[in-house]
Amino acid sequence: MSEANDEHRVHVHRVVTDNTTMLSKLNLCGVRVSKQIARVFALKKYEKFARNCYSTIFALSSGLQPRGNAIAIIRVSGPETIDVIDGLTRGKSQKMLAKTRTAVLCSLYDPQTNDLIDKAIVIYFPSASSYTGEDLCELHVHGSHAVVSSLLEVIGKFNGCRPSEAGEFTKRAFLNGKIDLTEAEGISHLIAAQTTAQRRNALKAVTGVLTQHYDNWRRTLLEIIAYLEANIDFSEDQLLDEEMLNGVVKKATSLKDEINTFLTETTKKSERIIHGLEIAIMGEPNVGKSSLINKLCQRQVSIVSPISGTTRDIVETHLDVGGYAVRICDTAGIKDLSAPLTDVIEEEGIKRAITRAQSVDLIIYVIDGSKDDIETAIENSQKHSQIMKNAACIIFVVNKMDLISDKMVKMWKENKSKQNICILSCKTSEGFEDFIDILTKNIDTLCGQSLNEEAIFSTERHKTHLYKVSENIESGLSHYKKDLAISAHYFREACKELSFITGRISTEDILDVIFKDFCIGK
Ligand SMILES: Nc1nc2c(c(=O)[nH]1)N(C=O)[C@@H](CNc1ccc(C(=O)N[C@@H](CCC(=O)O)C(=O)O)cc1)CN2
Ligand SMILES: Nc1nc2c(ncn2[C@@H]2O[C@H](COP(=O)(O)OP(=O)(O)OP(=O)(O)O)[C@@H](O)[C@H]2O)c(=O)[nH]1
Repeated sequence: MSEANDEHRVHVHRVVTDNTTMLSKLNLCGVRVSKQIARVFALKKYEKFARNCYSTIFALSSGLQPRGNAIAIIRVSGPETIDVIDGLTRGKSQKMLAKTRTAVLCSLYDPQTNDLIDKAIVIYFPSASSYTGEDLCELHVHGSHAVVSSLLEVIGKFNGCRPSEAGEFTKRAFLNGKIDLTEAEGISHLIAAQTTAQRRNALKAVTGVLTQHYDNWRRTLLEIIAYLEANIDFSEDQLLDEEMLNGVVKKATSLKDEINTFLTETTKKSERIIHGLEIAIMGEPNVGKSSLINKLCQRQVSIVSPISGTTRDIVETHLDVGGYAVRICDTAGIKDLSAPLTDVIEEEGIKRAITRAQSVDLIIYVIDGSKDDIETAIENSQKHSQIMKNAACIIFVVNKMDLISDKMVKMWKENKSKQNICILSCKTSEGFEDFIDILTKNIDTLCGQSLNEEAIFSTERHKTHLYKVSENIESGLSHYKKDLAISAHYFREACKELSFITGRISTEDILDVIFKDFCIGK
């Protein structure tokens, strides 16, 4: 969703709520009309033209496999919905009107040829209680290509009906005030969700948890603005209420801190859930990195061989670990970087491994337990610590446990509590379950799901606005001592940016807060 698009929606939303019904109908067809032109269109004599712009949309809302599906759902939304039902059911629309939001078995015909298209389940949602906020009907038909294409063709012949554009049902739901922008974004993420974490994350937006979160921040800003404005108006003949102003500053500072934490930590977690957490498997050559990625993916992603330096390029794959989307890669074994390398391809491989290590969230650092003792292994890994310093988390995996004496295994295990260490064997699978447990726990922390109740869904768009919110609060705070009016201006800007996120803008709310929360006589 582009920035320009959002602003356009906000603009349209505002126009829709501010002006006449006809104007809102004009805006619903997606064209930006100047207020002046809109007013002209709104005149009764142009009603017919306006009605044409305000079309009824239809689309297949369920998917359709090449060999068909058991059931397919076609949705129709807009003012002609009842006419479409009437035409398709040979005048049974009265029955549907009497049974709103109820599944009714109906035969659907082509009104021009009287040809029976299908026996379907039809549900009629009146505008007051539909997904889009317009009259809407769902036609649940047998999911064959023949039924679906015939029906779509027939609906397209009704007056004022046209196929919908991508996301247009949800766009109308937003324009009609059924959902806000974050809820609309949540719906699109919910549809795209492939993992449990992505589903839960998107649901936080769909269920309005996120809206509440932003609304709470907005309310705090409105309170601050109300207090400041009250003091601008009354400070000339009354003493400034220092205590109250200090309270406002405290409130604004803690809000700014909260938003900044949200921006640096919470949004990062949401990004990891949405785009997949990035993991790199690193370590010296021949320690078993490729064996580990293959074991994790349960297929031969990367070549395993006893020859040192087998993996040259980055080998990347996608995984679902404990309900989280993960992008994991195997990298070339890194050697002592101070020693000169003779093989140019291996050198390039190592360079790529290092670059990747600097951008991932989590590094799995593999050690050959049969070769090194604890001290040497840790010493060696520390040589690479500079490379790994950007990763939010490192897990050490001591591999080839099957080759280690019981005494050594005991020593490694005693060391285990001190670091994020797992001991396992890619060959025998011993210790692998514990490793998956530790890996999942670490991913849990990096994605913030341990804080289950926290609203964390966020997108780049939210971040852009939130940075501006934070900047404006900062400016508001730096001005409040010098000039209350300028300070209030910055807080209003912050509030406006926050309103862009949810797609609502209003000044009425500010007045509301003044009269509700502020007592002039005091
Ligand atoms: N058949 C079908 N299944 C579906 C949908 C749908 O549109 N049709 N949905 C589509 O996304 C999802 C469910 N979400 C929905 C959200 C709101 C409304 C709706 O009619 N809202 C009205 C009434 C609310 C109420 O009665 O509580 C409204 O908001 O006014 C319908 C479905 C998933 N399953
Ligand atoms: N005994 C035993 N051998 C293992 C184990 N894991 C890997 N190996 C062997 O160790 C050798 C190297 O394994 P790889 O997975 O190719 O190691 P790598 O770290 O990817 O190697 P490079 O590509 O050189 O960086 C192969 O011969 C594997 O069969 C293990 O748990 N036990």
